[in-house]
Amino acid sequence: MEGQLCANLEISVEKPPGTSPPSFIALLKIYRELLVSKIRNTQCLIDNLINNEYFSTEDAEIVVQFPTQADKVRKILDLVQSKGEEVSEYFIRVLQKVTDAYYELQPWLDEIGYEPSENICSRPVVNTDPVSRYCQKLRHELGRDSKFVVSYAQREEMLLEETYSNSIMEMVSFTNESLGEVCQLEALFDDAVGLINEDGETIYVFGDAGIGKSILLQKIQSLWARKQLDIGAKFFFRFRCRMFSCFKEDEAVCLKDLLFKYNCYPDQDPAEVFHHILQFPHTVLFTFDGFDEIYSNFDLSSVPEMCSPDEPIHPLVLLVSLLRGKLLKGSKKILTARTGTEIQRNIIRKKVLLRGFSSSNLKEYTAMFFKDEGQRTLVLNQLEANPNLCSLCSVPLFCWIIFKCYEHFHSMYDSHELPDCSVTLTDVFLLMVEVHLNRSLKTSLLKNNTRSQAEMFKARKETLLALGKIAYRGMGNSFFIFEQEEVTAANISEEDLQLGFLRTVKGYTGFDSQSTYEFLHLTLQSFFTALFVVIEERVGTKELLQFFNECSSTETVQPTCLHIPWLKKHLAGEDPFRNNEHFHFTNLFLCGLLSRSKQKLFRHLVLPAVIKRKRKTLITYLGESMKSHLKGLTRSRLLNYNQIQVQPNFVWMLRCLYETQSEKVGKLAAKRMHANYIKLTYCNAYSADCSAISFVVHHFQKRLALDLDNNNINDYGIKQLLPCFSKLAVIRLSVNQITDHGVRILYEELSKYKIVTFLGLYNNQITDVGAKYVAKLIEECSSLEYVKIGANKITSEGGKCLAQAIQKSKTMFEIGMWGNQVGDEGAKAFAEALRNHPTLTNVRLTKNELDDEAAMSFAEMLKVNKKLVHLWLIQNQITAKGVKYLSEALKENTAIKEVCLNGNLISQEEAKAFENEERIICF
Ligand SMILES: Nc1ncnc2c1ncn2[C@@H]1O[C@H](COP(=O)(O)OP(=O)(O)OP(=O)(O)O)[C@@H](O)[C@H]1O
Repeated sequence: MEGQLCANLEISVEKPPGTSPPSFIALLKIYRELLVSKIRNTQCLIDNLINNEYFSTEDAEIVVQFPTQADKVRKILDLVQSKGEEVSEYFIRVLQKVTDAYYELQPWLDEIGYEPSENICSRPVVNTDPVSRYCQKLRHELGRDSKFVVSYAQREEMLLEETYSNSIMEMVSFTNESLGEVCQLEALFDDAVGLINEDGETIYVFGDAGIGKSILLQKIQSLWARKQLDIGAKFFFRFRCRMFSCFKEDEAVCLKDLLFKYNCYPDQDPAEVFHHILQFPHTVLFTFDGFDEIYSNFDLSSVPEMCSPDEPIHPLVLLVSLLRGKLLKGSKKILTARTGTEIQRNIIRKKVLLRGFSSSNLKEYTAMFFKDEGQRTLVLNQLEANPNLCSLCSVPLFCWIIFKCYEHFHSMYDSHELPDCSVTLTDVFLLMVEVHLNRSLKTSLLKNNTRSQAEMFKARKETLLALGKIAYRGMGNSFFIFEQEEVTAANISEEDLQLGFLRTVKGYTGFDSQSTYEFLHLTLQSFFTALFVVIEERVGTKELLQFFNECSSTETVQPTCLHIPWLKKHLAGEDPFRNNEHFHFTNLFLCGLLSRSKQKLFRHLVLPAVIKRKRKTLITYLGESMKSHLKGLTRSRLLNYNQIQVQPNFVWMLRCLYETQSEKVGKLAAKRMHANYIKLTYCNAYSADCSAISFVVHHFQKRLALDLDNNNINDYGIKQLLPCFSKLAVIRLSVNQITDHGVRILYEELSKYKIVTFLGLYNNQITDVGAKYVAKLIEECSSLEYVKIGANKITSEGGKCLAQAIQKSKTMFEIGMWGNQVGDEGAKAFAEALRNHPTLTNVRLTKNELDDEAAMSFAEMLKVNKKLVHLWLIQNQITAKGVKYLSEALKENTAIKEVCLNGNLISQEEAKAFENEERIICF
């Protein structure tokens, strides 16, 4: 267009200053063909011309008779020009005001420098463009739909704005290494951060059950609807992946219908709106929630990779084509799934990991939830006293349930305390069910001071069974949506529905012809499934253990749970969409519900003999499967240690064992491990899992090494490890969420027993405050040899404390300080500490803002020191001058093997001067 513009401008319409204003008629003549090619929407022009009585209805009728858009524009131009200057100017004014419809002409308007006259400014312009109207409608509907977070029952909804709290969100690499925290949601779409594959188009958000993936999408939707998310998206289409399971194998839908029928339908000219979307895909944002929830028999390998935007085809094919960028290439897409869901790399652009609430997020959420200050303080105090509960609360869903239960009981009884002992997830869900049942009681019954969970469950046994039955049936087939007939067939009454365990869902059948239902949360369906298996007397051994078998059988075939058939060929007969996390949850609840402590609760629901039989079967099974699971683990023989390296599924095993609350089971697990070094790295363990770890580990008789590197453990998790510290000789907690508070607990505990030799705290959130606790530990604990505290937030102050403590230590062998900011002052202190150190051999001060002064201090130290072997000063600001000091010093030192200086301010040319000193490594 620009070329055309320039050519046209040569026939200048601008008049010299002082002469009469430009002729708009002339402008329309000169740019006639440009206008004809760029104006796609004539209706808006006609509407406005009629509104202002520039056009009569006959004029409009004449225009409409022309078959093509171009001819319509030509006719409008003819009519407008024939009506004179004012109408011609108004025509241009409409093009200027309705930017949405005529955005392609905005550069032209700039070029001609159009400024409306006073008279024309007073003339109203209304945007009747179907695309703009659709965008407005979409914003309105999405804004309305994202306003509330659906809670217990539809009648009690929470405003998203008063609920949503920030949580930990990290961009990660393909191998899940952190690439930095996401502080603003716009960053999700910003290529400057976290981009791992420029050919991929999908932003993949993942995290555990209830961690907040859906609510994050809701937040994004709400911000977009309020124009508070500046990412250039004009259209927003949201889908829940479980919807795709609702289509029959032979169903076919075209892209237009998928977009409009399942989201928001254009009131005018759907074809034009769709055409616009096809033309400008980069203005479209899709969200696909819960990829792990798709279940379908549809065979994707039978369809071609490419599909046309106009042709009806199975919706799963459309989904896949959109994700792969085969349809609407360039559109923005966010896909969520639970951790462990395998998505092939080539569709991923960025990976975002949700880690739940940090301790400060939890405080913010508590403040939001409990508006009353007194109540808030009470809850915070109770939480503080119960780290077990706090660690459960790092998962927002569990936190919400716990708070809701507290709120409910507090309002019903004069006071209510959060549980003060260990709480299992089964306890939390039982409490939730009780609250739902409790809420249905008539108000007159409400105010009393006693409550009996057992009574409540007994009174509603039939309801629980009915809900359990439908949950169980769905779970077996990975169905999470239920048709009205299924609900009726399961004997779920209207009154049962009112309890709010099931909620109605819209939008799965296109035009909402019939009600469909789903459980409030998938974990609740897992819970009801387990409840059914426990209280239905006819359930035999096979059914009882059915979901354990599901988990183990898929694992043997495909350890990563779900794989995507359209991207990787799958084995014949295997369900391609199967993710077994909901089975894991079912098993976990089964262990909890069959635990001895729940005996009382079930006494009135099932015959005690039946429960006993089921418990026995379960415990025997756990014992057996534990044995085979432990046998299959990788074992290594290390100096002083027998190491086992576990897989993420081991955490599920520990969780199940913990839910049983049986000391006998915990003890057996400890015994069967036949190891004293447990490597639980990259297992996606979160803080509450530390309760389960302690549950087993505290049974160990002797000293033990526990490696929890690369998990999601915060300070509350550290508190949960309290029963283990007396045994721990090696404790590795690198790449977790530990702050100074957690380090303080570590100091207090580890200094009591003084057996720790290795402390790994690399890549956490430790500042100088935490560094001081580590320093105290080094001073007080003569057993300590290795400390890894790199990639934290330690400055010269913390650096100095650590160095001084090391100076006093007679055992320290290695200190890792990579990626802190100790600077030259800190470096000086380290040099001083090293001068005559009897044991310290490895020092890593990579990336610590050190310059030549630091190099000089180390050079002086090296002249005296006789023990240091490796000194890493990589990626600092040391110049050739500093290197010279160091190389001179090495003449007097035979102990040291290497001084690594890669990534400093030394050129290849300068490095040649030190070529003879092989121990100086510059490149
Ligand atoms: N950031 C948050 N702020 C406030 N509440 C939250 C937040 N994240 C989650 N919640 C609470 O937890 C509930 C469950 O969250 P959500 O459904 O988003 O989890 P999810 O990760 O999608 O789980 P799943 O994988 O099981 O579907 C929400 O309804 C809300 O009450």
